[in-house]
Amino acid sequence: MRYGQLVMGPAGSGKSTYCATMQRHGYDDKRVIKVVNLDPAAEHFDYQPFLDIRDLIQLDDAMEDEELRYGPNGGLIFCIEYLVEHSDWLRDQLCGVGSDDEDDATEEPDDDYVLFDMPGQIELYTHLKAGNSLARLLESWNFRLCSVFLVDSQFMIDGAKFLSGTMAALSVMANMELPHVNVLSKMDLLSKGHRGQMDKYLDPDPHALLGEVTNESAWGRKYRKLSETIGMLIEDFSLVRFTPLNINDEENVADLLLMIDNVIQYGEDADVKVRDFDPPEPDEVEDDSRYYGDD
Ligand SMILES: Nc1nc2c(ncn2[C@@H]2O[C@H](COP(=O)(O)OP(=O)(O)OP(=O)(O)O)[C@@H](O)[C@H]2O)c(=O)[nH]1
Ligand SMILES: [Mg+2]
Repeated sequence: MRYGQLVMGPAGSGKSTYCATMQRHGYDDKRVIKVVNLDPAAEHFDYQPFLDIRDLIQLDDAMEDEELRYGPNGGLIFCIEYLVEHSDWLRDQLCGVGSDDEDDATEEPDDDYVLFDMPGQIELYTHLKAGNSLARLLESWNFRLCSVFLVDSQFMIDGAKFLSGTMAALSVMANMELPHVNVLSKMDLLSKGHRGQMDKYLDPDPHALLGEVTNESAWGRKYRKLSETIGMLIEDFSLVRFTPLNINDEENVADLLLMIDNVIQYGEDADVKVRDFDPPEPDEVEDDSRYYGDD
């Protein structure tokens, strides 16, 4: 069994920084966390990539191709679709060259742990097939996966933005069909005042938040009922929870990693692990509700 996190989120939300932070944290903990760069447009990241999509295809290939003539955004999507279509390349790199049966996968070390640093093209995860196809491929190679969806905390400090961030997170959950953890990134950049305000977004009362939205604008007034209903849906089904991340706070980083480890049942057999809550039973993994909080 292998373990993986698909690190997703809008452009600039901190995905590559998250991967670098987790890899560094793992290193300090004497734990190997590999990072795969799946962003063909990436120019700079602070981690040592175990694998790089640019060895398969470059964004320029899609943009400069006489026939394709993609712009940067369409080009990125093309690159991920190309990766999925040429999955042999990815499998050979991840699982060892020439391993075309599933038995080979089981020969991997128990604790193979890989973060996939995805591009910031959010439509890949919200409604296009490519993100989902990639997840299914990895699962077929014995990866136990978790979606990690990052949203920049600075965009989550008012009701309207909270609502759209929440809806984006919901789309990703529905489209990826994976256990899912939402992360509010860049907490270190929030002012003290905003940090105080933040608390109510971490355990949100959609009624109160959307009350804010509806007072603000003509749109809000007109669609008050709609906003309230969405709010109730989110609340009643405990659909969306966010976990804050301040990358400068080691304890915060460790807690988040432990939480995701529990979701994918990493280190189940390790007896030294201290847990904050019981890991899910294998047959409960499908029951996503527990990951979003069901109180
Ligand atoms: N202070 C602070 N800056 C951050 C944090 N995370 C990311 N940044 C900064 O935000 C910018 C974007 O971060 P990236 O990690 O490249 O974001 P990304 O989601 O990988 O971006 P794309 O791949 O372009 O979609 C960089 O300047 C980072 O240094 C954080 O937790 N704290
Ligand atoms: Mg990046």
